[in-house]
Amino acid sequence: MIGDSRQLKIKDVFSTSLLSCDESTSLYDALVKMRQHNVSSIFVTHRGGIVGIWTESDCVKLDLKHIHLSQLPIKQVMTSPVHDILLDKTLSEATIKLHQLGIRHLLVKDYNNEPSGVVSLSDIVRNQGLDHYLHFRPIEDHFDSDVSVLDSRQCVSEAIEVMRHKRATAVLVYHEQLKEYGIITQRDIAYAILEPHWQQQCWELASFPMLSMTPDESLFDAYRKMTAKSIRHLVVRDKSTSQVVGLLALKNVLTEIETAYCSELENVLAQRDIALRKSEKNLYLANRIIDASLDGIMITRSSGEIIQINPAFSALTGYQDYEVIGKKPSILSSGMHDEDYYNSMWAALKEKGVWQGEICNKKKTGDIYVEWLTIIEINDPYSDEVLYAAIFSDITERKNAEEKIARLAYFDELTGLPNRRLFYDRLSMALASAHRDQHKISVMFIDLDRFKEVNDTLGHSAGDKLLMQVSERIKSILKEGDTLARLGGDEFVVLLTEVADMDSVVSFADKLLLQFNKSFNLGNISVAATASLGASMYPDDGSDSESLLKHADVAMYRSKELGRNSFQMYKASMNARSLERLSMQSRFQSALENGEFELYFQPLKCLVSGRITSLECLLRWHDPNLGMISPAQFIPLAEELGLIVKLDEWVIDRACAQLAHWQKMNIDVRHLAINVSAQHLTQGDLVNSLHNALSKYELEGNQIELELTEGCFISNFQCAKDVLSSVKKMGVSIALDDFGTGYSALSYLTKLPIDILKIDPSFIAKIPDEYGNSEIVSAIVAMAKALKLHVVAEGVEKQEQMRFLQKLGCHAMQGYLYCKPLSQAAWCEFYQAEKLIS
Ligand SMILES: Nc1nc2c(ncn2[C@@H]2O[C@@H]3COP(=O)(O)O[C@H]4[C@@H](O)[C@H](n5cnc6c(=O)[nH]c(N)nc65)O[C@@H]4COP(=O)(O)O[C@H]3[C@H]2O)c(=O)[nH]1
Repeated sequence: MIGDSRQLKIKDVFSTSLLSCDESTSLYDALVKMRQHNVSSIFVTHRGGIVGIWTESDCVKLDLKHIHLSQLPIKQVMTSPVHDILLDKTLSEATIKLHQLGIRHLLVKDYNNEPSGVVSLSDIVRNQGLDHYLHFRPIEDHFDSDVSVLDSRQCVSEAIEVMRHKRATAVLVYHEQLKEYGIITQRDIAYAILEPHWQQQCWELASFPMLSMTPDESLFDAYRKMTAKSIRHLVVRDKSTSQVVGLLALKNVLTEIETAYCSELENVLAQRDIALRKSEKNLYLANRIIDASLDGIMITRSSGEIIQINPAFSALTGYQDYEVIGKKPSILSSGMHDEDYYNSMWAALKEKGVWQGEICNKKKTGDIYVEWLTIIEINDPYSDEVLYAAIFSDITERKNAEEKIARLAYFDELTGLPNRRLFYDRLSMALASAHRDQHKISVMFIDLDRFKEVNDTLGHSAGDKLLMQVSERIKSILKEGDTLARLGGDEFVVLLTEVADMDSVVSFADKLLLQFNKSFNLGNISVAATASLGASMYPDDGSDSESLLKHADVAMYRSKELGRNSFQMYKASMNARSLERLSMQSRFQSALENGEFELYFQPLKCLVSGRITSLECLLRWHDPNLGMISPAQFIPLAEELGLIVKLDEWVIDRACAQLAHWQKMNIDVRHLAINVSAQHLTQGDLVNSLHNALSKYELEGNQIELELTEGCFISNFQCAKDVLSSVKKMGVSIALDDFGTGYSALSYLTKLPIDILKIDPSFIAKIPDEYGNSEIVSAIVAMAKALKLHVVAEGVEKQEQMRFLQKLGCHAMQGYLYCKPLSQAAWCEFYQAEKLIS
């Protein structure tokens, strides 16, 4: 009940009849006024302002024997100061105030702080609907059993005396003859003293007959009876004897209600305090959580006005609280969503009280970001207000990552070209349409020549640059509808969707090869690159994606075999070669054990003395089915299959065995040159292999030369340097093979323990010519001599080349002009013949 009515305000219950008199008014006049207006109190004013109050109950405090009411100014007996309350205060607040001050009346002031009425505790209690408190309470616990009973013939002044003495609000008067009880109350006294002959017999002033009740009856019935009859007292009679045992005053009933009401109110307030403390704690926790949240949080009114944000909001949007509080969330609008978007958001919010989704918003910087937003409707339990909490996180990075993943699924990250998957999709679509419309399409494989060298010598970022530039150049010659894709590494593939015949494919290939005519600028250095191309056509070379790609690949390999930088159209015969290649791979593994490898030897001739300076070991593979296989074919294969170290070790062992054997036969080979693969420097134990072979065949280290290419030093320079230093300590010489084809050889010449420089045959083959190759050779020879290196020219096939090299002062030559690589037996014959000549 209290819960329901405690929100009633003073304005709902107070009495507007505000009776007042000036402080100089005599108590007599004031009492007359009170009686005229039938009220129990009067306010006392001074210069228009209320300064005190006088109530009926103050009447019995008066010593009527010694005072004259008409001469007594009310100012002297009034109670002061007067406590007041504003009319918009609640009954609970008024009750607390009355209780704290121990008074029963409060002056009610209006919004302008002007007196506008009075409210008594009774007014408040009556309006609390607290009747239920009285139901179960019997009169017996609440009536006044110590009531004074006066004889009907006693004087009223005696009654006043008794009341003042006992602080009673009434006394009973008994009439002996009538056997009747009457009552005199404070109010009766207040009005009686106005009369000149008020000192009469009590019975004259008493009211009778009196209503009576028994002690077991309820206070509620007593209260009802009194309010119905507008009386303030009842006599209480014993149920069996009907003897008067006491007096029940309305005041007792009201006090009971007031006490119950106040204690309940205290209870409610205590609970409210607990709830308040709890909610304060919850609020504190909620604010801490909001502040600590990594998600941005914004709380708005239903009008959209922002009332709270958290630090993450500022971090994510760039707006501080003073910049957004009081503003609308539209401050973040990116303008990227139309009205329908927001309408459906609000519809969902209204229906379910929550909305979630992605939304593009704008930061203070103007940057657009994507956020994952949750909006929750919050109904404030203490008001009708609806609030909205927007909780969001910036998912721009996640979105970008998702897009990137989606892109990576179909596009090559480096070049941005379609990847293998997308290419297959496009190829199968192109095939379907070619089949339907009966037209031809072509697939062209593109593989960069010696790309690995660019990567190894110049580093991966240079390799990446080359791939990007190559892709740009090829893209520039594509027609609309054609697709260029990167399948991985240096492998590209083109899908030509509209090819009339083979000639159009060939002319595209020519155009493509032309793109490689100009060198590629890789930052500090510009390099020349070439590509090997192979193409197949639908429907001639295959009717499905797989066979078309396989055949284009076979054709591309054929281009490589034919010397690179060229184009081959697929022919059925190529398949046989590719099968050969496959079988070679499987055959290779067992070739070592089956003794299918053999060492050939090619002598190097001194260009001054004409004598043999050394002998290079060159490996040969005699496959029983395929015949002789060139090392140019199987060495890269052995490297690919991880067999090269094993093969090199076999060569070192055999070469040393051979040298030891010749020594015994008096065949004078001063130096034996052995080729070593780049992988051997980093993966195998070259020093150990050499050491074992030298000691096994009792050879000196200075009888051996190791031939290495630049690639050996690129991948792991320090490791290569350490290995070569150890090798050098054994007395072994180091030759740098194929010099001039690499990219940065010059720096190695000074940093590594190199003794011999072998000029690549490609330079020698073009001597003499008018394009500057002779100058390159001249420069290499001059530089090598300046560095005190031994220079050897490889691939010398012509007399004029030899003469040219002699003139330059090149130390030695190797080539068909002098001698082709020979088998062991053939070399022995050659040696003997040479010996005879010399
Ligand atoms: N056109 C022409 N060619 C000439 C002439 N004179 C010599 N040649 C060839 O030039 C190559 C010289 O060997 P390389 O530069 O070390 O180049 C070698 C070497 O790098 C590698 N190789 C050969 N044997 C071995 C080996 O036992 N182990 C390793 N790791 N690599 C080897 O295979 C490459 C090719 O060897 P081959 O085919 O034997 O080819 C040999 C040789 O037969 C000439 O006047 N004209």
